[in-house]
Amino acid sequence: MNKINIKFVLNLLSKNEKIGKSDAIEIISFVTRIEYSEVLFSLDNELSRKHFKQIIKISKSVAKGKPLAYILGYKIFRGHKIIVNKNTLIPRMETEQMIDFVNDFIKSNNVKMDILDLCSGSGCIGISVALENNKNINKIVFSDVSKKALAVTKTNIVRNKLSNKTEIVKSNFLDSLIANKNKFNILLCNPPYIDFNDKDVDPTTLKFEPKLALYAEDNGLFFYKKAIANIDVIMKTEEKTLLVFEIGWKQKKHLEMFLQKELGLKYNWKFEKDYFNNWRYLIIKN
Ligand SMILES: C[S@@+](CC[C@H](N)C(=O)[O-])C[C@H]1O[C@@H](n2cnc3c(N)ncnc32)[C@H](O)[C@@H]1O
Repeated sequence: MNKINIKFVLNLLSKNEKIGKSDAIEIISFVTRIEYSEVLFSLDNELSRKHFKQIIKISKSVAKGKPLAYILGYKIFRGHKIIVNKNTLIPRMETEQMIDFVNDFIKSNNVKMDILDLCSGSGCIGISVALENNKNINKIVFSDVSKKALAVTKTNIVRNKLSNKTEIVKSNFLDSLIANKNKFNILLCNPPYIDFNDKDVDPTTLKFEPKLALYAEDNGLFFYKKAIANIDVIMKTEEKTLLVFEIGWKQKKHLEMFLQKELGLKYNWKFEKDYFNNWRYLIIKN
């Protein structure tokens, strides 16, 4: 076999429209252990036969539709390596933006915060907040109903040496947290929010990702309504509080009606758009 370099492999993979450029770079980085950011500066690097075969094998699985994150066992989220498996949703780019709202809030309130990552899945939200705000955090609680997802959260906590300021609570949404009388300054939640009747769900998501992470009752609004109805119970309302929810892009109007009825003027709330110009976040403050 002739000598094969990274440039040749990138060209080869780019011929398959099912493999995006960032996936191709990620595959090469994974196999060769060259940092992702260094791959495009290493185009002349020669690949061993073994590495070339590995790259082709992974690429074939991606081309068949399997999400790359499940093949590699991780997803890069805000630059942090988050371990995932079939029991956790693959962290999404839209979710990354949630952490910006939190970081701003933490910086503008110079006190140690108690934080809840509710419906934590892989733990990508809470792990990022912990890594990016080391000093201003008292404790982060990760909570999910899925034992298998919480095992992945635990792996991510341990890998990032965050055990001393984190706790894991298995809970059916807020039930155990309320029963334990836990209260927080910040609540972050990307709950399941797809309506059971929604026919537009991405087929790859449906085939590979856990259903438990996707669907919610009440047209997908069940978890937002439950959290909003319990703000006074779960939040430290005598201190500064922040709640950030990721929402489905069609849900703003329905949530607005519910917020007006349920919260009135008691809390400030607003919606923010994601980078793709979709209404994606609900932010509530006291
Ligand atoms: C959309 S995923 C979000 C995962 C992660 N926070 C993220 O942003 O990638 C929703 C998560 O909610 C969890 N979940 C589903 N029903 C739940 C319930 N009744 N109580 C607590 N967690 C639940 C799922 O196991 C899943 O991990």
